[in-house]
Amino acid sequence: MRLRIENISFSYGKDMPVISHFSMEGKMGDRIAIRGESGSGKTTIIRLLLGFERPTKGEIFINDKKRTFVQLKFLRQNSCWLPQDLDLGQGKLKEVFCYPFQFKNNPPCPEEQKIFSIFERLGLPKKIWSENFENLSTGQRQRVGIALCYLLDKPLIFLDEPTSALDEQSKKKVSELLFEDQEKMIISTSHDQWWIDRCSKIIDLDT
Ligand SMILES: Nc1ncnc2c1ncn2[C@@H]1O[C@H](COP(=O)(O)OP(=O)(O)OP(=O)(O)O)[C@@H](O)[C@H]1O
Repeated sequence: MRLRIENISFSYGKDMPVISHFSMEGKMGDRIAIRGESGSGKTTIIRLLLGFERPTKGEIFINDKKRTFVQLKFLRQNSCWLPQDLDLGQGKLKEVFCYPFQFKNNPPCPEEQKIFSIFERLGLPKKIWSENFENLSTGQRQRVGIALCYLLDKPLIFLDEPTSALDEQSKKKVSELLFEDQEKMIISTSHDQWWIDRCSKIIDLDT
């Protein structure tokens, strides 16, 4: 898959543009970090790519075709989006974890053993399976989201500040897991220099 944003601008309502004449490209194997100060529009770029917002100017291309409903459907079917604060609803982790697997075009929910092996790789204790998702720590919820992204096994992964609540040991585990398949395209937003240093392409919104 190839993505190209060409000279787009965007504003929420009649406000000043959040994004102005912005361009970027991504292909399989790219690990992209979009960095910039708080409010610079990092999340907005992901929302534009996923079609939750439409640019006021400029074009987005998916596989060199102008983004239409058909390409957007293809993009969404082949991607996974981990927002900053993942919400899986109320309930114990074991009751809510499989929710994203129920959507059309997603694989079936893996066996518990497989899920636990990924939890182990991410340093998540097995006991969280029986705890309420919303009671987990922010860093645990973040890693549960990473486990979901890994197990959904989509070629394109969008990550919004994936390491914001993690210590260095956990960050290392997360990057080892997510970068294992070097063919995937990862588009992340980040303030975290540790994460940015491990990405292959850096897009700076502040310059
Ligand atoms: N739904 C919305 N309606 C109006 N303004 C919005 C909306 N979402 C974001 N904004 C504004 O757009 C600007 C960019 O927001 P965005 O969330 O993309 O920034 P960001 O770089 O991801 O910030 P952070 O690092 O704090 O997460 C901000 O000024 C924000 O207040």
